[in-house]
Amino acid sequence: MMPSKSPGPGPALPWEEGSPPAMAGEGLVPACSRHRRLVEREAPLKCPAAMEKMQQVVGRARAAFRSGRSRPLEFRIQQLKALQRMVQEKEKEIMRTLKADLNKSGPNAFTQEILGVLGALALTIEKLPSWADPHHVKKDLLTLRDEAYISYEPLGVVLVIGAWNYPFALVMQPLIGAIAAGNAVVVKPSEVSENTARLVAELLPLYLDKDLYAVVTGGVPETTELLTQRFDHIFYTGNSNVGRIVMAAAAKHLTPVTLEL
Ligand SMILES: NC(=O)C1=CN([C@@H]2O[C@H](COP(=O)(O)OP(=O)(O)OC[C@H]3O[C@@H](n4cnc5c(N)ncnc54)[C@H](O)[C@@H]3O)[C@@H](O)[C@H]2O)C=CC1
Ligand SMILES: CCCCCCCCCCCCC/C=C/C(=O)O
Repeated sequence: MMPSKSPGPGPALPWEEGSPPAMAGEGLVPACSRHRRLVEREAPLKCPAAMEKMQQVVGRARAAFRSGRSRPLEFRIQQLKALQRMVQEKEKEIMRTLKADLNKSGPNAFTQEILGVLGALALTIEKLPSWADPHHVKKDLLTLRDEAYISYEPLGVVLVIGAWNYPFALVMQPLIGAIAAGNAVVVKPSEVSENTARLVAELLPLYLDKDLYAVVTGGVPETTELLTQRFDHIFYTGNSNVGRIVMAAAAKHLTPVTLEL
């Protein structure tokens, strides 16, 4: 249920504190500033230092994945609970960056970016034990004397690339799924919503395993460099043209992709 505004004096609702009253056009990016940011985007550059940085980030995540510590169900639930605590404790900061980036505030921002993410976390924490359980399957003549079941395995290192319009939810939702499935994750929030991207990069290491779950900030050059690395799955949200770039880069490593276009 969506919370409604309190009728009289009392504790401020999350979106009321520190935010000015709702304005016409709220939640929309001013066309001129978005346009300017797009035009200002740098062209992809080959930079040895950037390449080395991306190799290090992905290498660290892969080494942490290979240590096996992301696999136990208890660890995954503990990390999801830490993420839940992060969203609850840092709700006001998240709301502030949404306001700064997109002029998005009030129940609109709170429902889409905070409640949506908390809802996904609560559902995943509750259901994960049953989702992760091996599923027994019917036997046939060939498997009659066997134990036949489907067991779910993590893929490895997952890259999550987010878009500007739901800058927090669009990286958090895939991150929740990837952690739940026992993967290491590299998160690349959209540089267009730069304040939210910076906040995600600051907060995740304070709450989650730093080696397993990394954040890379930056724009086209950084993402281009990141995409030269081998991932085991790439989850991208954004426009179809960049979707093609992501899919082509993934194809070089035969990496499966999920494209939310
Ligand atoms: N199906 C869904 O659930 C959703 C779909 N969308 C789609 O996404 C659109 C918004 O996305 P964009 O404007 O593309 O967001 P955007 O400009 O933030 O770009 C998305 C990501 O692609 C990266 N990127 C941009 N150019 C790149 C390049 N040349 N090479 C590699 N990476 C690059 C950016 O760094 C960013 O992280 C919406 O209009 C909608 O069509 C958005 C939200 C949800
Ligand atoms: C308990 C309240 C749940 C509300 C869930 C709302 C979750 C919204 C998450 C972001 C949705 C992105 C939609 C995509 C837009 C696009 O295509 O641009």
